[in-house]
Amino acid sequence: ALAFLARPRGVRVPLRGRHVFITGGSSGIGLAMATAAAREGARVSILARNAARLKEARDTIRAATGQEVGVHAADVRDAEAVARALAESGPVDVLVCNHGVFVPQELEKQDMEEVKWMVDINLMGTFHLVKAALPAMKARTRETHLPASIAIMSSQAGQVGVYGYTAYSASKFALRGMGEALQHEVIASNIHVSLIFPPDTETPGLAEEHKRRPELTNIIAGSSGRMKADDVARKALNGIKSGKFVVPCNFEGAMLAVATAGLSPQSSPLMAFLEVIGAGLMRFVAICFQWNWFSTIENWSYSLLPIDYLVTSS
Ligand SMILES: NC(=O)C1=CN([C@@H]2O[C@H](COP(=O)(O)OP(=O)(O)OC[C@H]3O[C@@H](n4cnc5c(N)ncnc54)[C@H](OP(=O)(O)O)[C@@H]3O)[C@@H](O)[C@H]2O)C=CC1
Ligand SMILES: CCCCCCCCCCCCCCCC(=O)[C@@H](N)CO
Repeated sequence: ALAFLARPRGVRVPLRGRHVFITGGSSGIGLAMATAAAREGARVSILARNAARLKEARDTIRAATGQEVGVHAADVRDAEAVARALAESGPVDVLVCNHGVFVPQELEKQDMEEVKWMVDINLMGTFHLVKAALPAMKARTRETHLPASIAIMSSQAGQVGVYGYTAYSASKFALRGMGEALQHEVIASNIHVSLIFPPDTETPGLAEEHKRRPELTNIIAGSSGRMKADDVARKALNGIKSGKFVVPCNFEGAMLAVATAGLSPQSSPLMAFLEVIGAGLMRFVAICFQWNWFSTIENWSYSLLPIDYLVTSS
């Protein structure tokens, strides 16, 4: 029954000879994806703010693959700059919205400026990109009769709320809502949305994040194994090529995908079967993880109470 029911239908999204546009392509996961896509024979464009880092990335990719990469300096918060970059680069076949910022902090201690900054870049920036790229992408799929892709970089913190990530998790959960609705709207144009959910990944961004990350965030995020940017990039590109809606990156990610399947599109009958069968079991595993996290948080806050309070209250 699931083989008949699973929707949207599975596709292959080829990369060779196609235009892949990657935001945040100058660093970390984006740079790894740009390099891998260039190696597969795609025409790659990358966008980020810092022009010097973009040029460095272009040289790195040229050295690794012999391919020339288009670079565009723009801030995703600037809708006009994004539209200009996309117009310059030409119609896109695979749009990878990978740019992102993350500064973990308890909400009570975090400035609202910083909260807005994360939402503006991670969420609104993705809106700007999709709005600007979509008309030409649709025209292109009509012309080439090949499926196209819009890939959005979420995070495992976009599948489960994590201590220290109120703003970041909100921005990454929001991308899922956007992606589910968008898939309905673009399927008739043969455009396939992929949401990618990596765990902690070794990148310049993560090194920066660690300077400020609360210990409880470290502990909870440590429940999922840490990955290398190249491995996340490979998983992401394979997910995009097979038109997968939810793209997990490691074993914990596969469990999270089943636990949070909800009403998301599913083109693979096999995955649909695992979700149906695994739902109850993965809910149980999820409750065990939450038990463990809440125990850790409880012990942590207990250990921070003044000693005289502990003595008198016992
Ligand atoms: N590393 C990790 O542990 C994980 C990362 N992710 C997600 O993966 C994505 C990439 O992360 P990672 O590789 O670690 O990040 P990095 O910090 O290493 O790189 C971020 C990239 O995004 C660009 N960028 C940031 N802000 C903007 C902006 N306003 N406009 C345009 N470009 C921008 C940066 O360039 P510049 O600063 O020059 O603009 C850079 O190219 C993010 O969305 C992140 O949330 C998800 C799970 C885990
Ligand atoms: C059903 C069973 C589930 C079992 C596994 C649960 C593990 C969840 C761990 C959450 C990790 C969040 C890491 C976010 C990384 C990130 O996005 C930052 N580094 C910023 O980039």
